[in-house]
Amino acid sequence: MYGQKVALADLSLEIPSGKIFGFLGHNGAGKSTTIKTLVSVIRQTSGDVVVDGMKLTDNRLAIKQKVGYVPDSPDIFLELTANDYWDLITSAYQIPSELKQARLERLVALFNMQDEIDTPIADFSHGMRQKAIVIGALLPDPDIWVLDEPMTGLDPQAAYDLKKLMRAHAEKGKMVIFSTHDLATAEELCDELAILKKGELIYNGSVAHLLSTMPEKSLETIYLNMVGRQSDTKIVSELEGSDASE
Ligand SMILES: Nc1ncnc2c1ncn2[C@@H]1O[C@H](COP(=O)(O)OP(=O)(O)OP(=O)(O)O)[C@@H](O)[C@H]1O
Repeated sequence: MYGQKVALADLSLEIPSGKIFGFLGHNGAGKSTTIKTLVSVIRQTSGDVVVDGMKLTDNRLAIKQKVGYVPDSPDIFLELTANDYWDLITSAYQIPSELKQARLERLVALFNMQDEIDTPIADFSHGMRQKAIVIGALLPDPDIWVLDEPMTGLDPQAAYDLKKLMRAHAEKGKMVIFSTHDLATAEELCDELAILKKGELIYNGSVAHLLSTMPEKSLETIYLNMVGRQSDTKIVSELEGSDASE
């Protein structure tokens, strides 16, 4: 609930380890609200989240230590340099300094941020801010990755590398949860999906199963059939008509 507004209703989900789990849904469907609840950024008004048998309401700190979170907006800690931001995470997660240095060197090289370490985040482009946040989220080497639209703004190389990292993490038996509006990425990357519509779960299952419901169709077509406007063609042709008459 946000004040009187119900953002999610009757949401019940089991998210497996060792798989890439994707959240899909139109703007305002409740993806970020679900994710923020999972990572304890906001508190649900009813129900609970259970991680490794631990209830989030009773074990907030212990669970947070397991989670690396990329929020939906990278416009955070703008006054800090990238390095100050990573230092902040290092102390919050109590990462030993040698380990931090080794991990940071690898991540900074991977995301091509070597020349930007001492630049204030405020001076970064959107994609560079996103890279700084992704590096920060992965720095503690968390078991559970929760990434809210992580590819937004990343250049093709960084997006490709992040997808590879996500797959490798899942293959280690770890948990990877992310949201996206990019249905081609979801089709390529996700093993399991949750599709939300106006705060309700309308699909939870494997991508393979969903694709098998309409053989020969892409995830985009199937998704739009489930979630999209039914009168699309009419609206588009009306708009085309008005453009043509101008
Ligand atoms: N801080 C807030 N205060 C009030 N209502 C909010 C707040 N954040 C989200 N909402 C509402 O909760 C609902 C779900 O929003 P949420 O951000 O979870 O959607 P989303 O699926 O992540 O959307 P998007 O794809 O646009 O990021 C929306 O109706 C939104 O208006």
